[in-house]
Amino acid sequence: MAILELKNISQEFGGLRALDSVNLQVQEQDIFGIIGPNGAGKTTLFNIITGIYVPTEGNLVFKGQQLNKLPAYKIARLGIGRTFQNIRLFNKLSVLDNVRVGSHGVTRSTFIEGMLGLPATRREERQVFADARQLLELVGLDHKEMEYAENLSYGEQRRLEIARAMALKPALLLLDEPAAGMNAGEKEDLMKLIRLIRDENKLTIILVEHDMNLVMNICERIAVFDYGKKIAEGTPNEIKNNERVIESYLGVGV
Ligand SMILES: Nc1ncnc2c1ncn2[C@@H]1O[C@H](COP(=O)(O)OP(=O)(O)OP(=O)(O)O)[C@@H](O)[C@H]1O
Repeated sequence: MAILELKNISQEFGGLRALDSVNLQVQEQDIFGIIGPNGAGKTTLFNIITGIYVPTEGNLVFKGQQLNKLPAYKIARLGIGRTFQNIRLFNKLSVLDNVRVGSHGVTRSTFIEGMLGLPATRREERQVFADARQLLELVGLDHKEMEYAENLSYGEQRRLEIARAMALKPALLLLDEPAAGMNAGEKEDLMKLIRLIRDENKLTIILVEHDMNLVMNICERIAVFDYGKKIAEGTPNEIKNNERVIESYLGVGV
């Protein structure tokens, strides 16, 4: 079943058509890759899915519900989490607190209830700590929970961003260039982590990535964008052998 459907989505910035009549269906529990040259519209697509932009045209359906015009925080609460191309952590907060902050879209207690220390609120807080620690274990950062985020290596910061996005308990997780700046070893670990997250949490992952080895290895399906248009979609093998994709993006010898 499709968890996410984009129907004829277009996005214009002034005279520039950053996305042009895009149709896309992402099936539940797939790892779905989005690739294409710089400026193809990949991040714009993520910004539309997460409600940062309202598309100029078209409809967006998540789990059967139309998302258009919902503000970003409501879309997040419906179960769409994301990481960003440029890491956006709270540098002066601990690793653990960065994840706890991420869960605040799904907790029920208000600030005042928190101040009063009501039993239900204390129970919820304990749960938030336990969940955050579990996520840190999942991404292999449990031994660093009291470190400042700024003291982590680049690869660790990227993994912390994933843990924070997971704190919202998303059904759909969007990863914007998760391997950017990572060395070969870190990329190997990341591939394992992405598969593990999908398998353990039964969620759907869409990732934008320039690293073709990673994309071809972990994605079940891939869509290719160029100048705002989806120019191809298929399995990694179909994409590797697609003439148009080779010509406009992959080049020879992939
Ligand atoms: N807020 C904006 N205002 C004006 N133009 C924008 C805006 N956001 C994106 N664009 C333009 O839309 C086009 C698509 O940009 P986008 O960032 O989505 O590409 P991308 O495929 O993610 O590229 P990259 O791989 O470099 O991250 C580009 O020409 C970009 O300059």
